[in-house]
Amino acid sequence: MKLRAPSPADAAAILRRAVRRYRPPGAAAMPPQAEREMLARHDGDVARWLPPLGALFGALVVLFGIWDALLDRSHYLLSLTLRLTLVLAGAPALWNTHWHPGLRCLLLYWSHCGAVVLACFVLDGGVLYGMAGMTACVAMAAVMTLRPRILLSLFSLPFALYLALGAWRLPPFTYLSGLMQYLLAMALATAVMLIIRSFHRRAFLLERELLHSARHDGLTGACNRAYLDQMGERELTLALRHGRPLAVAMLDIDHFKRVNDNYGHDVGDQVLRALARTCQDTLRGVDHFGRYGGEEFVCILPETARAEALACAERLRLALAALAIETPAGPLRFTVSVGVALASADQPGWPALLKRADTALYRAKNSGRDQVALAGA
Ligand SMILES: Nc1nc2c(ncn2[C@@H]2O[C@H](COP(=O)(O)OP(=O)(O)OP(=O)(O)O)[C@@H](O)[C@H]2O)c(=O)[nH]1
Repeated sequence: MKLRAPSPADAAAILRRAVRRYRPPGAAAMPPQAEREMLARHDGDVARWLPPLGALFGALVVLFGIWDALLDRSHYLLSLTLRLTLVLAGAPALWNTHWHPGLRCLLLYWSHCGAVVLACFVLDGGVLYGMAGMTACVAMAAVMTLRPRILLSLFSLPFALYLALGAWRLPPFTYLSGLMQYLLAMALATAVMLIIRSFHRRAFLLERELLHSARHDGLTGACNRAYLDQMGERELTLALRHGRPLAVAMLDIDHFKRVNDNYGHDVGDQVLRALARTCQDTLRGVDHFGRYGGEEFVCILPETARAEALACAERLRLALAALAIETPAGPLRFTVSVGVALASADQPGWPALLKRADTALYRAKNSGRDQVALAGA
């Protein structure tokens, strides 16, 4: 087999993959959606600090420029022009918090790259000054974005610039020491970013888990009563405000006590889990489904008028009647009764809507169970 040396592109890809996949020991794996949410929240938190940081950055660069010009008047005009260019390019990048974080970092960074080139021609040892500014930008980008990819992208052309311009303008020892300092700063910035990222991930996952258990029922995984009430209030307010239809279906298992008594509570729990799974699979993504009490479940159906609500309730009833739960005593089938109520401006309020669905449910029970009843029909 022929071995081939990896190209610079291969090496960069390997490095990128390693950084992206790096997870400190003990850190939990994170689904991509959660990762995006975490980064968006981080961006929002950071964005609050950027305008004052932008102002400080601009003020410092100008102040140091004036200080420099006072110390050495020979090239003060060039030095001030250089610094003003930096402020004009860098400060807006920090100030405009609605810009994408990657764009802000790149703008800040590439304005410093320009500074390296300019400084190289204007000042003796200017490459080193430019490098110091770029190192500060890398550190800032690391904390600002928490994205390894952006950090790595900053380590491309500027580094090559330093290698070329430094070799041309700097004495060998200064050149090598500057190079070492830059590499060290890059490694430190990467390490700090990975550490902060791992803290963020842990806190984010923990918060998500807590929020999930506060909103969901432990047995079935469906929404719990508190969360359903919250969703119901919200959907009802929206529906009435925009004159859109909204329906609520309340389901109750028929003779569930017998299931428990005849097969045991474990099988009863199995029935509740199967019911929740089937309802969630049958309903649309925009609907809300949850467990309201022992064997009572509620579906909130936004944008659903009378005919569709009845069809949906009937579909649920049939899907559940077709289920067969495997038990040691053979397959177990069960039925549900459903009460449906439609939102109405005459009787506003989530509790009133739920009460009407409950009354319809009891009418379905009293009429022989295994059927759908509509409130007020
Ligand atoms: N296995 C299990 N059973 C539960 C749970 N929560 C409530 N139950 C049972 O659900 C049954 C509810 O019984 P009832 O209110 O008499 O209703 P039913 O037997 O379904 O009768 P109808 O609703 O009138 O058709 C009780 O036996 C409760 O113990 C649970 O989490 N797991």
